[in-house]
Amino acid sequence: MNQLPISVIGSEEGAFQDNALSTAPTTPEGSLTFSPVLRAAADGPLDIESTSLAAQAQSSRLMPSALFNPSVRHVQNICCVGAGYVGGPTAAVIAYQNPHIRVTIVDRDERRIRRWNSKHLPIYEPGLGDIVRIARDGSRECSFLNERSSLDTSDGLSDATTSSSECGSQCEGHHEGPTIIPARQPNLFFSADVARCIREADIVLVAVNTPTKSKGMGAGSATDMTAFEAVTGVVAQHARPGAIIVEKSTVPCRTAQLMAIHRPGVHFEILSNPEFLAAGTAMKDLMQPDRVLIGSSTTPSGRRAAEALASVYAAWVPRNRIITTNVWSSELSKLVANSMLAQRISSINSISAICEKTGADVDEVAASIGCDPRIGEKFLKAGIGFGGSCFKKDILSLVYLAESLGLEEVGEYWRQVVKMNEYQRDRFSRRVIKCLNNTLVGKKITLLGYAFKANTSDTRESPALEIIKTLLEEGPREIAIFDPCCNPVVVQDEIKSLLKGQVALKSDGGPIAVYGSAYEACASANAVLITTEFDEFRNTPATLPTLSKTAKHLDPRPFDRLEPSETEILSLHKFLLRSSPATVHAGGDPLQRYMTEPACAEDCPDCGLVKGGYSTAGNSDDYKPKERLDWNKISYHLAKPKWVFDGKGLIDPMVMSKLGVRVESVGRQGRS
Ligand SMILES: NC(=O)C1=CN([C@@H]2O[C@H](COP(=O)(O)OP(=O)(O)OC[C@H]3O[C@@H](n4cnc5c(N)ncnc54)[C@H](O)[C@@H]3O)[C@@H](O)[C@H]2O)C=CC1
Ligand SMILES: O=C(O)[C@H]1O[C@H](OP(=O)(O)OP(=O)(O)OC[C@H]2O[C@@H](n3ccc(=O)[nH]c3=O)[C@H](O)[C@@H]2O)[C@H](O)[C@@H](O)[C@@H]1O
Repeated sequence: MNQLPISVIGSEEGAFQDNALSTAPTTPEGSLTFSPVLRAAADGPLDIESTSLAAQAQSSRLMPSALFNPSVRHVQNICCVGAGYVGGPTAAVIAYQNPHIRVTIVDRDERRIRRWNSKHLPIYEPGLGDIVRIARDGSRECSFLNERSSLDTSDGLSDATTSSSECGSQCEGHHEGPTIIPARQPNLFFSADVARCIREADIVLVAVNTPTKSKGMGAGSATDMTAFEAVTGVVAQHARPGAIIVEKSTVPCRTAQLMAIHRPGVHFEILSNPEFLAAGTAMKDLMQPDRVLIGSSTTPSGRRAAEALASVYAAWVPRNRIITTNVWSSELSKLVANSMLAQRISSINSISAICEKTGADVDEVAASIGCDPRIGEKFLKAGIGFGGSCFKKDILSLVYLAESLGLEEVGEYWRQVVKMNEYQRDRFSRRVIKCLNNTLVGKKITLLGYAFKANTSDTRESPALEIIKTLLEEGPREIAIFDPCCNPVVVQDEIKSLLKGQVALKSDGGPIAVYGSAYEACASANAVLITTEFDEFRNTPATLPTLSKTAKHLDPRPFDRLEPSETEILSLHKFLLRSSPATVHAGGDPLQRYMTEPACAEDCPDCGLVKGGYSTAGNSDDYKPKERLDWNKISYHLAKPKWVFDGKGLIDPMVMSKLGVRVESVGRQGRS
């Protein structure tokens, strides 16, 4: 493997220092920069690196476009510290799209690493398993006909056989006949040996948790930088001179400056590269990001570091979506993005309270205002308030920043977004209790949904848990929980640790029971609460897959190139999965590309769970959206009077009233 050019130790110009010209542009050609300083620099001469890139690229399967750009700096080894919801998927996609780069994800949590190295990935994200299998395990050589499948011309949904194409003018110039995808070597690794992997890396991504401080100065709003600082300590000790350090974690503005990595005589460039993925859509967000934001210092060395990181993303992200700014703008942009999104939710939730008192319908209001392109339709769904590990903590971090800058009014303005969120959630719990005659004693309450949002098993800061705490105080006979995506065993363990000190679980003599079936959870309930927006919980029929040929359903073939990109291969993989009966492609491998997954040890605890009938989050065989609930069946078995409290706007109350069920919905007038 080629070695990186050796940096000049002790120089202020450490990052990827070699024969680089000091005027190298930060901003990759064609990308956006919002920094006047960087914009001015973008006109400077290019920085040419003479490495055996071409030879290396020849031996790898893909030749990312970035490799053809002689100005791009050469990255061979990336280490991502933190194998969580951000570090795992992000680094996996980087590895998938850059087969010539060795990517190692490290974590101090050995259990997490064991699961990443197994078929039981530690987190559930739709599509993550497909990416990990190729990058971590390597792939076999396979081939396909570079022609559109015959039935794609009818509905694109029922068969994947190929025939002479009818692609007509669209396909002019494409390569016909079989396309061979060569075998691929593994380039994604997981390890608990943090120091060693940092030592080997050209780029170190830091993606550790940055929660809110729970004690000491700034408790309740400032960011707890303990984990981040611990990693910077290891980096200072072990990283090779010239390595680029990247803040992937969400951190307070000016962290890069305050956390400057100290090793006497050695300079490390620190970049900010915040992540904007959302749980449940992480793979799509990573594969087709709206933007990749890179903040760097405005020194020549800072700009070269930004260029090196941009070259990694440029393997699959169009250059005009890679945005460069100064470090502080980048750090602050992440906090502001989350705060503004959360602010929209709090705004519409505040309006939902008015709707409940007036007879206006919040969904109608949201749809009406959302038609105005200046407002837009997204993030206007009223509910029980936002959850998740980041919105609250990032707003509070912004509040702390404002307050510590003496901007009390600014801090108070943003704090109100969090207050409104809590008000909304508590209002919902109070409404339930009030409708049930102000007492839950002897009653069974069922919660449908425990994750903080749909299509994820992530339960951090889930509004459901706070609602459970409030309900518990009313002494109910039972609080039943069902979530289609969360493992019941994991939920029970989590509740036990979150409610420590209380006798909470049924198994310990408490009222909380976690079910693997919605019907069992709802049987004889006095009220059903919908607390996560899973489509399964809707009481209207699922819309049939559209037969119109949206781009999503079209066969992506024929490809223009002899060697299609990984993104193109993935789109073909998905098309074949969608269009073929499951039996034909057992194992979810229509291209027959996968290697056998790593075998588990005899005593693998996750295999034990699977044998016990529970899914372990992670691979593509796990959670799949299930059929809609049969509300006829549920309502039949509810205790009278039959109540449903819709915290997520999923239920049509008219349909329910025919079943004799009273519905109270957020943002609609009810009986309370
Ligand atoms: N979860 C999400 O959807 C998003 C999170 N973020 C940000 O990304 C960062 C990471 O978030 P998550 O991935 O959700 O956190 P996480 O808690 O899932 O993962 C963090 C990982 O870092 C590891 N870690 C902590 N200290 C370590 C150390 N000293 N050495 C090695 N490993 C260490 C932990 O064991 C854990 O596995 C946070 O700053 C968060 O605000 C940003 C965008 C989206
Ligand atoms: O920094 C982060 O962690 C991430 O936070 C959010 O992503 P996430 O929290 O995973 O999910 P969202 O889709 O934003 O939903 C957050 C919460 O808001 C709620 N929500 C969302 C949208 C809406 O209209 N109404 C509403 O109540 C959801 O139910 C959920 O509880 C942002 O959307 C991401 O861009 C960001 O990277």
